Amino acid sequence: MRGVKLDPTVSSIPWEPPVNYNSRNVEGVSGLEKDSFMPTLGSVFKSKKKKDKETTRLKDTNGNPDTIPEDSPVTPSTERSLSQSLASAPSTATTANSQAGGTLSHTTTATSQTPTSPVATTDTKMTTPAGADSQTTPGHTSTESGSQKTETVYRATKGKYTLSDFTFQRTLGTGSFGRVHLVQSKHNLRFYAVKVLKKAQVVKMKQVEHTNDERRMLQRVKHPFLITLWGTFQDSKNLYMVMDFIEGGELFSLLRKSQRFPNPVAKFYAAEVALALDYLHSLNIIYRDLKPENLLLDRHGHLKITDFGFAKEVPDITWTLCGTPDYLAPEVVASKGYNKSVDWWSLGILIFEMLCGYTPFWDGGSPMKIYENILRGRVKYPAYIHPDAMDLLQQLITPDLTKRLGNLYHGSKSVLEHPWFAEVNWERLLSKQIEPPYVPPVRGGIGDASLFDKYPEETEEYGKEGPDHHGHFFTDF
Ligand SMILES: Nc1ncnc2c1ncn2[C@@H]1O[C@H](COP(=O)(O)OP(=O)(O)OP(=O)(O)O)[C@@H](O)[C@H]1O
Repeated sequence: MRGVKLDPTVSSIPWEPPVNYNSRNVEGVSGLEKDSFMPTLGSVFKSKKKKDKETTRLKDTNGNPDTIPEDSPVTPSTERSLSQSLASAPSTATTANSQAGGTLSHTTTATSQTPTSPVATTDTKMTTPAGADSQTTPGHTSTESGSQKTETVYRATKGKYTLSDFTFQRTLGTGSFGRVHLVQSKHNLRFYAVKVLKKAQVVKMKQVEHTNDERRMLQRVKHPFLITLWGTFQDSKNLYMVMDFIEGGELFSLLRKSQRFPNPVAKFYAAEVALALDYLHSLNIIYRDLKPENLLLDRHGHLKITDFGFAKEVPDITWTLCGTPDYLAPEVVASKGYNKSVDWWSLGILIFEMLCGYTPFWDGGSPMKIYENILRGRVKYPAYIHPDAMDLLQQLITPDLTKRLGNLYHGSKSVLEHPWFAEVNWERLLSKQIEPPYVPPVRGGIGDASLFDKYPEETEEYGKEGPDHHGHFFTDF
């Protein structure tokens, strides 16, 4: 049972009583087949990805109060400084405004791990570091996207490490087929996150293609707001993916603590996500699993998108039914062919959720209810949503693909140039020169995982020798 740690003071604020809200991830294929309008062809879901993430979702029934709780980690007091900072350079002042354990709107000087290969310095087999500092292969390509020059990078990831390169520590999160561990490199003593997937489980859940896609997509991407994959390896039972450890926890936890974000705070996170989507789409990659659970905060408060389990290279259209019910676009629900436009729909859902504290089509019922609501397409916008934000949301959360922003002639440019984002200086944002609205209270220096929930640890030892029945499915690891 995963419990989001709610701030103990939250209950004293004037909000609707918490509604018990379970994870919005789908139950798996069988859950979908129950409903006649749901397609079964090609339905591939990870089984309830965070099924044990029992959490509290605040649903507005009579209109939410316009106030953000004072004890929220992102209070309205940050609004002015943030909207100023979205356009300008961060001040060098470091006036700590610490609330609810986090530090708001100040320039951080925290020392942080710069991206470094786990065995870059001492291990000769790793003299070419992967990830953010990696070199591109001679065959790389460049394209201009909405606001960014993108490069297709192909990093070598296969078999780069072994289990003995790392000391495994606690679990940071669990998924349908495995878990993510905090690990320490025995070579440079830095901390990383290693995703461990059980091969048998991946095969059983028919996720071989998605898992190989995840590795391949992560291998290709290189962007400030996307997680870096350093390398992969496998043993007889498990697959391992070595990533940067992102210390600040999930945006999901921050949002639940805050209930909802002030307009400029939501705008900051939405803008970083929009840049990441713009980049992915320039590589013809659809992400397909946008939601606050997959957005991690680095120690400075910038976003990193993780979990590329549904990311796929799709030059034109695809039909695979996958994602998370609340975030599915109607064309996915209706089993039509779809393209990158589904990510822009999901961005709309994400912005709505950040501004309101709940998703627009959720009604406390089953995923089927959510699908019905999505297909019905009626969205109730609370009065406190800024008019510009509402205009953007109406153009993102539209079933009409000829009208959906991001899917029109100018592509992602039309999203980035929308009036809600008017004050965003995209170049500065991309180079992380805009100060984030919230600095996670990462204590204890590097390797501090206190912002992550606790999980029961794996009981089965990693690296055991034995027959490898599934290795042939994962030859690229
Ligand atoms: N690089 C990272 N740094 C810190 N924590 C991470 C990192 N990657 C993942 N996590 C944590 O682990 C959790 C599970 O990761 P992820 O969603 O990638 O796993 P998964 O097995 O693909 O799950 P699912 O079945 O939901 O797809 C995340 O929600 C996050 O809390």
